[in-house]
Amino acid sequence: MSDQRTLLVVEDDEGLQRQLKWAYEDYEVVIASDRKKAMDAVRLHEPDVVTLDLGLPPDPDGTSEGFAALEEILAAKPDTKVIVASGHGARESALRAIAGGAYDFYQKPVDIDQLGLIVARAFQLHDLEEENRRLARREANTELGGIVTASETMQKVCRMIERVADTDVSVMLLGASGTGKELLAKGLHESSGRADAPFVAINCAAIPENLLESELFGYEKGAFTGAAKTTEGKIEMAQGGTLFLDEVGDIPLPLQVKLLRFLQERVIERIGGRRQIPVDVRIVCATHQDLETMIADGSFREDLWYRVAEVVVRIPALAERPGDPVLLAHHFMRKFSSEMNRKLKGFEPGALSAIETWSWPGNVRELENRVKRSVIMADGNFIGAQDLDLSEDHNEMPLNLRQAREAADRQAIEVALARTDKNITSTAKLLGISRPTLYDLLKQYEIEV
Ligand SMILES: Nc1ncnc2c1ncn2[C@@H]1O[C@H](COP(=O)(O)OP(=O)(O)OP(=O)(O)O)[C@@H](O)[C@H]1O
Repeated sequence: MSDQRTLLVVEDDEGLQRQLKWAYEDYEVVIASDRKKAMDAVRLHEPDVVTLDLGLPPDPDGTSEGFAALEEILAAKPDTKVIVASGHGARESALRAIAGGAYDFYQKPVDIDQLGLIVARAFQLHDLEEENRRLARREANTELGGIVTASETMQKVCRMIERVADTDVSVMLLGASGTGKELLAKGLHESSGRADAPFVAINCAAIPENLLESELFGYEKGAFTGAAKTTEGKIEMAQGGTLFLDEVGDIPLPLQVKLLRFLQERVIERIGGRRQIPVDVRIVCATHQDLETMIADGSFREDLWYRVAEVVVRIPALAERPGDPVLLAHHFMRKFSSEMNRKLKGFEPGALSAIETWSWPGNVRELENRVKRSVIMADGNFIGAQDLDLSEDHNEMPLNLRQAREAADRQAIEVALARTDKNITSTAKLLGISRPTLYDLLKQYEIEV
């Protein structure tokens, strides 16, 4: 008995109640004779399919109780398939019921066989929709802000961010480059009460030190040579919303003082300006650097740390999220295939094992880039390890010396970026070149940081 599906019959006519109860041997038929009893039964039995007579007491000749019941059932359990009984000539109410979310209707007097078919189809459709929902949930595995993950640690990170989203506490996201810090910061913003206001991100490491102050605080016309017109800084642009300071560890000390003052007083002065402008922003920061060591050696202010890190969230590297590389590879393959109009079906087994075993020093960004390139490169329907550039075979002859040099440059830059977690100053140092030269090369090779 227990594995039978429950069919809720909402009907006040006792004769019909009996008839319907015995007609459906395949289901456990639960009867309710008015709206209140119907709702009690919905809560108790959670039926997937309900047949509903619109004429219920205390309005057995009208439809008011029936429509109210329909609304309440769908509000309580939106996936319920409600089949509405329409009295003689009451086609209009039947159509109104469909418009109100009912699945189907049947004409009274009841034709048991016909109703039986409608009920069976309703159960089938319900199951199909449920299966689709389940697949979509598993398929997408998407968390806050479009984070794709199957990893428990990462899901905990998302839960934690959701929990603090609606408060105004400052959040510090700690994690290596490409682990999804910006995506999480955006997710936090979108789940917060500030979602309708701007989300403004600034990568403090990507902006030359001398420009960072004006980027953050803005400037008045004529404040310095080249200040042709008054310009708002990123802090002001984020008014009412969220300011995301990426690579906050790269902010030079004098600017840290200025930022701290803003966080204490919540007013800014543009460079060259005298007016104090109140700004209400929520601060989210991120860094791949070890700020505790920086605080100890005096290169990051402790008082600023306490302002910007009321809640600290540590984001695991991709290699520490079992299952995620393959899950994300599929996600990016679908995304890029549809963007580029390519009909790829998946990955070759060799590619999947290469994805699983690769150490992913550049984390999700590296995976995203490799899959993007592979979607362009793949010859057939499936992506191979070579398309991902994850195969051992690197013996191909370059076209000419220039191409060989370019490839070597590019590889050296990418390795240095990965090793320094994309810190521009350290990358330039590691490569023995100046910051401006590195910027030129990044531009020339179209390497994103
Ligand atoms: N879990 C994820 N699901 C889907 N896409 C992701 C996920 N994590 C990261 N991405 C994508 O990977 C790329 C890199 O992520 P993001 O820019 O958020 O990383 P980051 O940690 O802020 O990097 P950086 O420190 O270098 O700025 C983005 O295109 C982002 O959309």
